[in-house]
Amino acid sequence: MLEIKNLHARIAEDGSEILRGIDLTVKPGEIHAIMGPNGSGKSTLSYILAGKEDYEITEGEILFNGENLLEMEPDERAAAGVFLAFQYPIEIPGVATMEFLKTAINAQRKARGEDALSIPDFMKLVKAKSADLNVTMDMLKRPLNVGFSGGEKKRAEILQMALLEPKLCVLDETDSGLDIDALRIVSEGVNKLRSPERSMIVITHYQRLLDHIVPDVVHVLSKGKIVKTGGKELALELEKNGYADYVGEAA
Ligand SMILES: Nc1ncnc2c1ncn2[C@@H]1O[C@H](COP(=O)(O)OP(=O)(O)OP(=O)(O)O)[C@@H](O)[C@H]1O
Repeated sequence: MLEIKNLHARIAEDGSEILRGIDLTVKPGEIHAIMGPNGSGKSTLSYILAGKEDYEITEGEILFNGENLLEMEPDERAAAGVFLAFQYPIEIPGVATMEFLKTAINAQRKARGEDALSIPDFMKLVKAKSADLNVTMDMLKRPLNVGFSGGEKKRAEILQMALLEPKLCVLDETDSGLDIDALRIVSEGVNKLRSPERSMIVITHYQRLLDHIVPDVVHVLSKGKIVKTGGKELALELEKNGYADYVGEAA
């Protein structure tokens, strides 16, 4: 599904190197958690997967189902099935959430050579998925993310993900800002999307998310490199002991 090989990346504007040789293989159906100290490059990796422009790849490659992801435009990546749930979802004033979702789904369907969903079919789908995620009709009528609380923004991100049914879901700190009930609702929404054909990369600081979304593999990213890989028990160990045992190794 996803193969990242020796990925080095720097910030285009000032040339500072953030990723310093990432190797990561995610097979279909797997959930990989990425943990690591602040500033270690976790969000940078997710932005690079989604195709954000601020970064320059200086070495290495990313293959998505055998295709060179780095040569694809962000919309081509989305059409191919890559979805990033942002750490800080952006506000889009003037575009109702419902309209945004319809446009996003139909753009993907068009890219895949499928017909646009009829309005009744879209409404049926959006109502069912919104109910699962406790997203109200009132939220769907409002401009995307404008005036949404932190938790509402995260639920709206996962609603987009549930509707678009991506092949690779990248969740960047989806748990931040969620209250206890919202964490459970969002995790249930994510777990419903688990399938043998779909992979996920879950970036988080906290073991508690991984109690709900149980990963197959946990990685520690430090100073732009993966310095430790283990099973779900690694997250428990990190929660107990912090990163001190691993962060020195990336220096
Ligand atoms: N566009 C940018 N311009 C300037 N600096 C950037 C940019 N993107 C990332 N950085 C810097 O790169 C480093 C890695 O940032 P990144 O957001 O990837 O870390 P992170 O591991 O996700 O951190 P956190 O856990 O705090 O969210 C940080 O020092 C950050 O300030």
